[in-house]
Amino acid sequence: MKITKLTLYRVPPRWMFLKIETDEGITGWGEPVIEGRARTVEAAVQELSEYLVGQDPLRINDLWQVMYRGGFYRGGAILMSAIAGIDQALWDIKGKALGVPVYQLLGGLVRDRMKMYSWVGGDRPADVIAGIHTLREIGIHTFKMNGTEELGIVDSAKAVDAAVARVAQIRDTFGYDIEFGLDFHGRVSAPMAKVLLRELEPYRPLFVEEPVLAEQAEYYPRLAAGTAIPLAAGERMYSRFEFKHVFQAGGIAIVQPDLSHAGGITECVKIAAMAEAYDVALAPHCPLGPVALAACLQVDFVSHNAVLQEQSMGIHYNRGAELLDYVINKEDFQIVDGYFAPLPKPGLGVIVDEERVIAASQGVTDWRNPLWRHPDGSVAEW
Ligand SMILES: O=C(O)C(=O)C[C@@H](O)[C@H](O)CO
Ligand SMILES: [Mg+2]
Repeated sequence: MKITKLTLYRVPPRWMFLKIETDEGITGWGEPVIEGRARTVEAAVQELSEYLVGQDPLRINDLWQVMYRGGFYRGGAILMSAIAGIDQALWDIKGKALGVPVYQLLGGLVRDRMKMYSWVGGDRPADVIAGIHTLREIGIHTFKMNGTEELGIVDSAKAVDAAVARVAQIRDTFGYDIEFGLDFHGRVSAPMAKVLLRELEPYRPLFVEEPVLAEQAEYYPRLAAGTAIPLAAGERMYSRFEFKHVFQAGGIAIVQPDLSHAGGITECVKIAAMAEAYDVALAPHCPLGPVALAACLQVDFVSHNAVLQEQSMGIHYNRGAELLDYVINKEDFQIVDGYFAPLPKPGLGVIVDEERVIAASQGVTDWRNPLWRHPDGSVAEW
């Protein structure tokens, strides 16, 4: 079999789908994207295609190494997202060629269903109570929300109290009948993370995500030493070679590699195995589309330490399209009592509505995250 063509579709809300065609008529889909930098990743995929056209798509490991090592420079959000989407599509092709879901190619199921969670509240986490009520009605009991609005490197007790009050209100309303993670989203500096974690401790959130920016990873063990709240990170780390430092230093209880940013299935199953060796849980990051989610689920169902799966249905970023809008086999993505079942179809398990994708890609606008500024005019972490 030979790869014949790569086609990219930027689509609402902020996703990009990759279609890889072969000379035997089998097509694979991937989702190479960095939110807000789709065109940059598009260019990276186009450059990488020079290594791919004419090659055997079933030699995923060799193609991955060629893409990762062949260009001398490596790693980082753009290149690893481009490789990720290509890798997803290659696994999709391989599963379809052999007539089995990807998880069968990775040793088969380690569980019968995979727990998921939903976002509530938006960039400025308001209305979380109403959002939780709504989602509980459809059997979802695990949530994530932004832990705070923008915060100064050193900020006021009042700003801390506002973040804590929202969490206190959730516990007052729902007690421990629900669980939730708090995403600090990189908005919190190390000094303020220490304060916030102390004040949030009594409310026992399931985890605190990105307690500080990934470039401040040396603070993870220091922060972990001061709190019993499990710390989570990983969406802005892009390969085993970044995660290994986190495993060695300790402090992170849950790693959250993004299947569309951290090199794809080939890389993320290795990250998952490394995490297991350090007794670290896996909770793949996935605020993206259905192909990315399908890739996550393929890794979840073969990873003993997978504990939670993020998905973007109803997320505040999805303006103009929803997760299942581009999926033919919507029924396979049904959530039952807060869990996904293994995707039964061959390959990644998602049948992409190509007509819908092509139509949606016409005249698509480029998504950008908001640029936040502090009251003094300096740039704030979004
Ligand atoms: O889902 C999460 O955990 C996030 O932090 C969302 C963030 O990754 C945005 O997708 C960036 O545009
Ligand atoms: Mg996050």
